[in-house]
Amino acid sequence: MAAPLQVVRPAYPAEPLLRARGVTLEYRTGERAVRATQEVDFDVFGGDRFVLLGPSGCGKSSLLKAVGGFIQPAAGEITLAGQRVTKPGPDRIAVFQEFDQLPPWKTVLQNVMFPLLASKSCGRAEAKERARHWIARVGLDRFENAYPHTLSGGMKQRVAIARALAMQPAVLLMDEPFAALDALTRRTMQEELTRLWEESPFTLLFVTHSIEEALVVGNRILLLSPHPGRVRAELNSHQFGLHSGGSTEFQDAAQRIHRLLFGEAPAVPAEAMIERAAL
Ligand SMILES: Nc1ncnc2c1ncn2[C@@H]1O[C@H](COP(=O)(O)OP(=O)(O)OP(=O)(O)O)[C@@H](O)[C@H]1O
Repeated sequence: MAAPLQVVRPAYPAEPLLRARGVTLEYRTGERAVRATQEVDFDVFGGDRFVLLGPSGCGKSSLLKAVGGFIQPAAGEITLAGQRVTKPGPDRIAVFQEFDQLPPWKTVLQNVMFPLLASKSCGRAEAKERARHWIARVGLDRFENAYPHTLSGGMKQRVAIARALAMQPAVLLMDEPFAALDALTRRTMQEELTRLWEESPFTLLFVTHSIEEALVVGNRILLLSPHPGRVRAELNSHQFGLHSGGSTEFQDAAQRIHRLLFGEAPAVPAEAMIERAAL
């Protein structure tokens, strides 16, 4: 019989690295306020590949922006290593979906070096060394001197990943980084990301609206309800990987998540949903 999707209450001994408590996010435009999320709680531990999963408009990107320090919660708080997040910082680096996130006038090497120099994380010689290391890690060593417009979408995303990891952030933030790629390249990039993590684990906060991608990339998944996003459930997905796609367990888990996200389940507090999910 297929193993049921486990519900997470991991026995982590340590304090979470990243903690969101009661995070309500709002956008104000004139008189109107759009509520993006409602009292969202989650904990991300060091080395987690934590996925925010939910339908379009449920506030996933807004949560990522709040963790990045680009927007402030209307209520609740986010802490990183015990410190309240109030502004952006070099300890949180983001990779976005858009291919134009790389300045086109800089070569691959210059692009990867740039944040290291701009943040004064290190001197020029070390920046160059670190950049070359990470460019090689994403398999682009032959393209150090290439300009972004000469690269494919997947290669540009690799540069963006190298640039982010070269900064050695406490948390790598990824907002649908592979969504604009064709299906085959998307799959390859999921593999590359997993390989990079396996070689030297980092902490990842990853936004997607693809259930399959969440199961492949994540070890823990936070399910958010439709707009405004509330926590529906939190699930453990570490048992799935790149090669689980066709398995019965994977298909069952995907269907179960679909039901949790879009089923008739009434909106109930997260803890209650977690208990339900354990059944
Ligand atoms: N700058 C903004 N000004 C006003 N409202 C915004 C702004 N950004 C997002 N919103 C609103 O906040 C809500 C959440 O948006 P957000 O982009 O965070 O959702 P999402 O889950 O990432 O969606 P998608 O998967 O489509 O990217 C939506 O209703 C959206 O219209």
